[in-house]
Amino acid sequence: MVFYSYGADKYESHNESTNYLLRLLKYGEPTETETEVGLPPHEDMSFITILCQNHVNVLEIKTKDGDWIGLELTPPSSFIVMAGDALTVWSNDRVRACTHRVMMSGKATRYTVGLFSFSSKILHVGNFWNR
Ligand SMILES: O=C(O)CCC(=O)C(=O)O
Ligand SMILES: [Fe+2]
Repeated sequence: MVFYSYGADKYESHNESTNYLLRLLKYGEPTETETEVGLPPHEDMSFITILCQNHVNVLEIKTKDGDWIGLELTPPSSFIVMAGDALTVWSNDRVRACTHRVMMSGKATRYTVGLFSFSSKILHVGNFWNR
């Protein structure tokens, strides 16, 4: 989709060089003495990150203005697709990596499945300078 929106019609090298990391994360409910920060603010190093969470909707995204907004996903099991650092570099800063954090609250355990894609080779994308 990203390559298509750039008008690039050849991106086989991306498909051939993409590796994936699948990670299952568990955040327990914070105890009275623990901070609510489940995962501090960061951008992923990936090209693209896809997240799927349980009903504990506590992922927050930082806006351009520096405000934090909570993602109220309906249904919560929707997929969250975020740009990572590698896509920012590839797109020459046009697609910004999403700064996000997990702020735990309430009395429930959060589970997230994250699929992180990485490019392991040089990425040749043809025929979009001609458009
Ligand atoms: O648990 C989440 O929703 C966020 C996971 C995350 O940001 C990460 O693993 O990089
Ligand atoms: Fe992340």
